[in-house]
Amino acid sequence: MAEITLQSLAHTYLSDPQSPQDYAIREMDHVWHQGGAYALLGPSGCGKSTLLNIISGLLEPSSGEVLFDGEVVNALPPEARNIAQVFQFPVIYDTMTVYDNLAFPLRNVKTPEARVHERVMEVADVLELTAQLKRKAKNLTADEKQKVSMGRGLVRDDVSAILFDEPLTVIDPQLKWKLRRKLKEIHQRFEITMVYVTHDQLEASTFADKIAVMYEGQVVQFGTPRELFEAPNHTFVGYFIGSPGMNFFDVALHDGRVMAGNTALSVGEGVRRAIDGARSHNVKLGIRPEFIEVHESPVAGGMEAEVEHAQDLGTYSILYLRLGDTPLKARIEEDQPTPEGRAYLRFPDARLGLYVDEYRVEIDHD
Ligand SMILES: Nc1ncnc2c1ncn2[C@@H]1O[C@H](COP(=O)(O)OP(=O)(O)OP(=O)(O)O)[C@@H](O)[C@H]1O
Repeated sequence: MAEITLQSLAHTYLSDPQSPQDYAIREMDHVWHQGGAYALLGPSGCGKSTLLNIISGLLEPSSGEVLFDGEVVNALPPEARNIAQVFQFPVIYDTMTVYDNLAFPLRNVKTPEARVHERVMEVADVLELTAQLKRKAKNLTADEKQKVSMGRGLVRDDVSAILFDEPLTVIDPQLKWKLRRKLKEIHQRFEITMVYVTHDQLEASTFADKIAVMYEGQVVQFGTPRELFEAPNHTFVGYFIGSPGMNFFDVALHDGRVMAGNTALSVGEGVRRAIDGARSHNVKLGIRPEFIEVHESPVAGGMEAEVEHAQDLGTYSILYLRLGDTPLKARIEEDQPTPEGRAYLRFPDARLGLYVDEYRVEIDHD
């Protein structure tokens, strides 16, 4: 088991990279602590698989170092790194039985048969594969095959870490949920460092204690699901986490007033000061749809907005609004009245985020 440190790590698939865009991994430092349950979350093409393959040794980074417990492992081949990796599609031996498939990684490192049996039975039990142990892998369903593939990743308890690369893609949605819970259970039982790659925020937050959000080859935030929701560090995290994502809009000061387009915003003095202190013209305010206060009639400090339409999602609605030229979404709970035509909005100061060049900056509300 190991702590995995990535130091000044960068990777490009091009032989002559010219700009940061040419890098699948832009220079980064990151630590996965021993025993953590982590998710690596990001959209397609942001560099998740590249990063996993660098950790497991399938890919050599263009620059920087990978350390396991402080030791540089760049020169070590995958088999010497002691990493288990579970891929999107099952990697199993079709002609072997389920039992032999699960036993394979253990027999490969000359584990005594009694111990092999113990571990295979334990993992088969957790993954509910006990009844299938004697069957040939080729006769299994796609779901069962992927469970065997996961079992092969989980069966050794001496590995430095287990890396999962979108392991539930081929799994039926109902079983997906169950397997995620199982993985969490296995993590708690065996305390192995696990890194779980996904582009699905729900999958990430049900599995992981901490999520690394990747965007354009960089980890833009590493935090708990709650931290990512409440204080996204980068506008991308705001958009990507939450449903719908966070509202962002350009702001500027005119005659001392905070303006979004032609509309003066009613915000606190701390927000105004923070905008005044920004050292860029790329300044945005962000607020989650859940945190916009929506009123049917005028209220003190309320900003008048046009209601474009409401989308009823059962237990809540999403209200599509326009504040001057700025489109906004607000979430209305089912017990709350849904305004029609006009609405009056308040942005609680504590719920506003200020983003300069896409990164969050602190607002001093005192
Ligand atoms: N073997 C390769 N050769 C050249 N470019 C590659 C190669 N593999 C990946 N890339 C590029 O590197 C970038 C990162 O890809 P990567 O597969 O790591 O992203 P990802 O986040 O895992 O995406 P996905 O979720 O679609 O698998 C992309 O621009 C991709 O096109």
